[in-house]
Amino acid sequence: MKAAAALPVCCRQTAAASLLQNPYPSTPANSSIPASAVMRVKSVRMMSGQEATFRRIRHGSKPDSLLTAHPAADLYSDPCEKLQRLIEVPLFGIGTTEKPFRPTKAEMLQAQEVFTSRKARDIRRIDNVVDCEKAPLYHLPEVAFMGRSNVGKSSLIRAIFHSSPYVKVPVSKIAGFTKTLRFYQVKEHFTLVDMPGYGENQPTYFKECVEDFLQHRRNLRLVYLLIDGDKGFLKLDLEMLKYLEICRLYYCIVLNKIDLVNETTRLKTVAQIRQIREEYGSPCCFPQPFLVSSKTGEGLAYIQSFIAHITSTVETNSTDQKLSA
Ligand SMILES: Nc1nc2c(ncn2[C@@H]2O[C@H](COP(=O)(O)OP(=O)(O)OP(=O)(O)O)[C@@H](O)[C@H]2O)c(=O)[nH]1
Ligand SMILES: [Mg+2]
Repeated sequence: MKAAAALPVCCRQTAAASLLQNPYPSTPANSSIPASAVMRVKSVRMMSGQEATFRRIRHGSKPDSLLTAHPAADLYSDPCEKLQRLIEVPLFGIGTTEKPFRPTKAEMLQAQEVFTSRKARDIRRIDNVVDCEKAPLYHLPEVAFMGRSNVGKSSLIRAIFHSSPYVKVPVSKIAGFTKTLRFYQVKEHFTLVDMPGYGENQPTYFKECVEDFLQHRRNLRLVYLLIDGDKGFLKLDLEMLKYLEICRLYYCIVLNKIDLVNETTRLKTVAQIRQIREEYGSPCCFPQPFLVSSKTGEGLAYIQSFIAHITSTVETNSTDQKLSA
């Protein structure tokens, strides 16, 4: 099923400096989005007293208390759907067969339970490897987090486990911090894999390590491809997307760090994602992008819910989207 493929040339470079010298130009935003719609986003945002309240709480919040940082109603709403209300052009759901993932609040709470544990051994890091052959051989389904260095992969995993105090996920503001494949087992349900980032300070063995993992990991159910909300979809992200397509792996695009950008920027990047998906995507790419902030918890319940759904841990009836490996 999975074709042999080689990682994009830029990911094979061992000198991080050469990557740093090449600022990747963003793909132009979707020109089909009318300017008037963007203005509407701005005005809604400015008129919204609720948005202003979130901002104040956000600045004073600590990462570990993230789920109390937002009013409950906002934690269980989809940040992407909020954008859709402001624009007539569909941001996803191109064609009649594409149905969005819309878990109910009860289903989201059920999914949150899966990631919650007060016991040290329920959810734990089980391994830490460079060589995929030494990775734990598990029958459990796996979900991997991939993206540029510093995009926030480890922070997102840490946020996903925020209700499990024994799980320690190291993060750093220094790009290229995660150097190995780190496996976290969630009860007897599935495994999450934190991957080394590509781009700045990527490890010299990145190509072998990641290629091996993506091509040979039989229980890999889904890859979350993280995009920096602050920077948008860059050339190297596009190369990785094409690589996932060649490998015929199922993947979802996640726009992270949305707390750093306003709704206009979010909308532009989501439109850019839509355009890229139309151009390069196949049924391997889940049509709906996920918007999330590991700092505020916005969109987190959706990510947790989708993992629980895709690994068949929690049945989510309110969607017709099924991906199966
Ligand atoms: N404002 C904001 N900052 C974030 C968010 N997620 C991560 N960060 C910050 O981004 C920096 C990098 O986070 P990491 O989670 O270590 O990034 P990574 O993708 O694992 O990076 P590598 O391990 O180098 O590949 C840290 O300083 C985080 O605090 C977010 O949602 N919002
Ligand atoms: Mg990391």
